[in-house]
Amino acid sequence: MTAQILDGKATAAAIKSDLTARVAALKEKGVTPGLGTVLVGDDPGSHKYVAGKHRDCAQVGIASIQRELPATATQEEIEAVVRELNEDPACTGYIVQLPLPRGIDENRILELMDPAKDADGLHPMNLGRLVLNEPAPLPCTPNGILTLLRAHGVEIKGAEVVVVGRGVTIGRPMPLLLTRRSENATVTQCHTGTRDLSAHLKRADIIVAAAGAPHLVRAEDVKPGAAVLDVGVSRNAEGKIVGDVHPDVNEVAGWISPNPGGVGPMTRAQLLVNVVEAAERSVG
Ligand SMILES: Nc1nc2c(c(=O)[nH]1)N[C@@H](CN(C=O)c1ccc(C(=O)N[C@@H](CCC(=O)O)C(=O)O)cc1)CN2
Repeated sequence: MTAQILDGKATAAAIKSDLTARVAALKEKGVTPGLGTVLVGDDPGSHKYVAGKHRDCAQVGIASIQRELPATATQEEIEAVVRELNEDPACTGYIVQLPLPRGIDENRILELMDPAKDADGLHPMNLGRLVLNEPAPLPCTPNGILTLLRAHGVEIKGAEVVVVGRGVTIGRPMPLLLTRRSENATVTQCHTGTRDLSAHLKRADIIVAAAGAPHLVRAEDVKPGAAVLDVGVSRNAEGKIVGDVHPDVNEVAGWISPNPGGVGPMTRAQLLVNVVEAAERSVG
């Protein structure tokens, strides 16, 4: 068996095409959505991701507001930029690119953001709303994964899902989305402290591998026909992406997300969705 591809590039392109029309309609009402980004330091990956976000904005007609600080920026300097974007009427929503350099209190920065402008859905108030089942901007990668599965007709309802990872952008929020009544999946969350990861993986209909551990998920761990989402981004000596999923999984899985070309483009598309929805809310 060779797995079918969960094509993030094509699915993201369809979302962006829909958003282009919605942005045009907003502009006719005098509203131009604007995405702000706060990028601190020299991490090449972060620079690439933020550049991609602004390229996407240009494609759909969203205005870009870019703030860059050096790796030596202090907590106070970053907080000043966050306060500025909170007040900027041209900025519909913004993100602080993570991770921030060592020594910066990331949670304090996230808490300082205006929750109404939180385009990542990572403000504690918005994560709390997700826990309470209240409307909120949804974290981009987990929501992108759900959209990707739905777009390819993968059954989520009743599925046994194993999420590997417990980071704030994916691992923590992913089970919250999957266990909403609208999804009704059953979720097991695994992490570096899980005793027998293989035993959990073998039972999964859907695997979300977001541990950042190269080739952690092996073919022998995967139930034939399962859907496998590779979210891990490690780099080899040549700088090429090495995912959390071993290439041999292609021969066992029913569905697989390529990496690159799977979850990454969906993360970016969902960010645009959050910005456009915030702008639409502002006009009622
Ligand atoms: N504030 C945030 N920080 C981070 C998030 C996030 O959602 N919000 N997620 C990740 C990084 N990320 C978005 O910021 C991101 C990662 C990957 C991609 C992407 O399009 N990847 C491409 C490959 C690009 C390459 O070659 O390196 C793909 O998968 O096809 C977009 C966004 C951590 N930080």
